[in-house]
Amino acid sequence: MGLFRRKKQAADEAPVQTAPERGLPRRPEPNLEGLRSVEDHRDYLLSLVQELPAFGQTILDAVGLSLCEDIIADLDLPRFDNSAMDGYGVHAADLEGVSRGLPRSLPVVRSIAAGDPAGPEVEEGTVVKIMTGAPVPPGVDAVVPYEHTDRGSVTATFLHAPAVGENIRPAGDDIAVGDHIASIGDRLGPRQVGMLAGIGIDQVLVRPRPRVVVISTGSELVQPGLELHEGQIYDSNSFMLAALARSEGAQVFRVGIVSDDPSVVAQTISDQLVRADIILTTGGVSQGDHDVVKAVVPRLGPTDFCRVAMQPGKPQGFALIGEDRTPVIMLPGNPVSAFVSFEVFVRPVLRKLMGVQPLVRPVSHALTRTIIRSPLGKTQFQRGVVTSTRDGRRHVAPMGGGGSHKLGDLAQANALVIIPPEVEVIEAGNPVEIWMIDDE
Ligand SMILES: Nc1nc2c(c(=O)[nH]1)N[C@H]1C(S)=C(S)[C@@H](COP(=O)(O)OP(=O)(O)OC[C@H]3O[C@@H](n4cnc5c(N)ncnc54)[C@H](O)[C@@H]3O)O[C@H]1N2
Ligand code: MOO
Repeated sequence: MGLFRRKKQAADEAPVQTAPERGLPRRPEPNLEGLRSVEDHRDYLLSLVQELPAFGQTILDAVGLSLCEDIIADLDLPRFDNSAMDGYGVHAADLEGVSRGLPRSLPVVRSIAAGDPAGPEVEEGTVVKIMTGAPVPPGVDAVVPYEHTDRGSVTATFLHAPAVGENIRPAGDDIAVGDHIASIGDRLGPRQVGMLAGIGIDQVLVRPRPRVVVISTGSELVQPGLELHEGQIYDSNSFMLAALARSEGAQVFRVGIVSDDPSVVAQTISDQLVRADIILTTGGVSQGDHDVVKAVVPRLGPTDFCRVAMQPGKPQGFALIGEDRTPVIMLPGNPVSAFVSFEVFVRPVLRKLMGVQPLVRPVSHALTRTIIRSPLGKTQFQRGVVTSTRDGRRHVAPMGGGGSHKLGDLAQANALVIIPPEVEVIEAGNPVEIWMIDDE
């Protein structure tokens, strides 16, 4: 069904949005086996997408987004000298030598609550009641908490001699006017949002959440919750990819399942252009008789299908379609292949759109518990479970073998073990490169 009620078109008609004239830039050279390296393919995709234009956003909606402006404080925090305790504002000199054994009483001239103005100077030999957060009036140079007094209202008896400055939070002590408090490229989190609100900033310039459309192709697929018939399976990819994109900060539109009918695939993809900064598809990119994505997308715009020297995730596709040259990343249908492809290619692309660094997950290390064998000439991304021992060393137990259909294993793994293309065997106990993947 056409999402925006556009007329349906037959497979052999021109698509709704026709392919623009411009093609794709020169593709990276494959190796002798016809495979493109992981790095070449990732760099190529990254070169074909641009950061989304910055826009003003309220601070709460900017959580997870990347700042496009430097923020210089134009307000002190604390804004004024204020009390850190509920108690009495005093002249420290008036209480010199005071202790529990040598108390002293002083007249209380007024009370200042948080939100009150500080009021006139407090004369020597007198005190004010003052609450936490209330402004410290002129003359007061220390605050004695109630616990060290008799809590009197007309006169108060003091059992403690404060030092000058005790329990006073000075203006600008935390953030001072002119301080550079956030920088272009910073990803805002709850703490930064709290700080911005604290100095009165309600809107910031950020890169928006990319609008990510997720489509699963395959006539065998059924929406979870519905009845399965013979030969059918549930669509897991669109849910997993939607969840992954959302966890990276994207605004996700999960279209779900599209059958292997070329006209429906073409129509659905075209219909989604109106709300997509990027489209993700899974399935239909290998050699099958019904690999519809491979057949249809080149009609919508310049397309690059290639085989990447990796396992899983070998067949990959990319296109720029429609008037806006919207990027389409076409991932293989096997669920683990789709997951690994997201981590290797899609996450960095989303981070580029969002202006977030680093584009690629940082690599860390763990000692493999078992021997690892890997096909020469391909980067292998193997699922693994990482655990830490008491001495702080991390160990990884590889799992799942080569099965790129094994969703159960994938769900249990908390890491991907990365085995470079030139490595065939890693003996147990040796360090391996890993990506921790349990931070989604
Ligand atoms: N003759 C060859 N066959 C295959 C090759 C090859 O080089 N030559 N490559 C294999 C590799 S590697 C992969 S990966 C897959 C990729 O195939 P497609 O991208 O065309 O995906 P499909 O054929 O549509 O599906 C593959 C597999 O995944 C299941 N699937 C698909 N979509 C979903 C979904 N949304 N949720 C859950 N499972 C899904 C589908 O039923 C198939 O079992 O091709 C190999 N074949
Ligand atoms: O590349 Mo496929 O992704 O190996 O299963």
